[in-house]
Amino acid sequence: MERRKEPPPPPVVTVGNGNGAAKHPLTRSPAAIRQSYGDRRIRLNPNKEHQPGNYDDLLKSSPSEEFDPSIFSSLERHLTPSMLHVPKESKIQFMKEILRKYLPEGERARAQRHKEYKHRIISTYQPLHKELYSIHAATFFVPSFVQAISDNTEESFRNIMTEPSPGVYTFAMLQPSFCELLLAEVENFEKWVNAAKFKTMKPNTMNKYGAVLDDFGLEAMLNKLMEEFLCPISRVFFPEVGGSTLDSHHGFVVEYGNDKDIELGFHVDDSEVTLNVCLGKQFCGGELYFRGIRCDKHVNSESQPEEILEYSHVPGQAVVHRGRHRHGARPTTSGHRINLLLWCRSSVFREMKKYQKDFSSWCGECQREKKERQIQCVAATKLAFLRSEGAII
Ligand SMILES: O=C(O)CCC(=O)C(=O)O
Ligand SMILES: [Fe+2]
Repeated sequence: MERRKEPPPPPVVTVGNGNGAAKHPLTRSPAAIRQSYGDRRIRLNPNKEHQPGNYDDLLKSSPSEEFDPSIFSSLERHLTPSMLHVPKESKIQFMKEILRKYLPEGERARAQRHKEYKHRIISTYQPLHKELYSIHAATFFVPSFVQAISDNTEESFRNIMTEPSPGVYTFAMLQPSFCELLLAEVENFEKWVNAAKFKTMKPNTMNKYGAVLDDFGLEAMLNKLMEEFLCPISRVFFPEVGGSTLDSHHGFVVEYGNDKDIELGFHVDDSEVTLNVCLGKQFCGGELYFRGIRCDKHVNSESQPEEILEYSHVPGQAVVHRGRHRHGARPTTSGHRINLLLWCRSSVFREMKKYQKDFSSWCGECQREKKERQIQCVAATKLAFLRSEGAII
């Protein structure tokens, strides 16, 4: 059983200024700033009266800036009065020092390399269908799906869905014309990659064929898709795995066929909630198989008969499931199959999970073990009672 992850981005070179030293915008060391401005604390509660500055110029001078400018504006409200009056450059350095503590060095370097990698693509790649890069519900989605999201009730979702096995939901989602445009955009991107001899990242650690949509400009559109069209559903059906607090995603397409990946082994996704929609084209095989939801400890445990499901992909049709729902894809025996995947994550859920041991609210095996313990406990209590009554020795 594999846990699938995004592959690490390729290393990038630091552009130096010719004398062996890399250029660096930092003018004074953080220690020097601290020395002159003394107070390193931040306020627990924001100063709502303070009107924070704008940091968008950071992105203009360095497009792959480590942190989003909006985070500086938000954090500025937490600065102590003495820090509010220091030059902007010093404020930035101070806030960066705080923010950097939140991510281990290696992860930060990885995120920075990925940002630079994306910037290299987006600054050169010319999109084919610009209309794909921002959401337009009426042209992207089928009317029944748009209506269900706008009604936003469990009943409206259940009306358009089937649940062929507990925790797996399927429904008609994408318009055929949208699927065609997206397929053409992916093809155009792949052509550009080949012509430019650009080395791109694989969609994930198991699929070799496909493309990461986030990396060539579709990230904002997919984020909106997650926030406005998937969160309402996962809030209702997957609350116990962070379905109401999804806050990041990995969006990609996977491709199967004779000269591509043939099948996909048994795995769990690096996501809390996964959206998988078939885009086409024509193919035989490629069925998804599901085998129950499991936590890390029970990921290799046996499946129960009611957890077994085989699902055949239909273009435009979405499948939504927990990332921890064990699954795989059967061989695509002929034709060409391309699916859109959105792995949605919740940082809150991941943080809380570190402190938990019992996952019986979603892991099938934790649930089974808990029931078993309860049955044994009731039996032991009964036995003790009967003994105390002298009914048995
Ligand atoms: O090929 C498929 O439909 C399955 C893809 C999948 O499970 C994944 O990418 O996580
Ligand atoms: Fe998967």
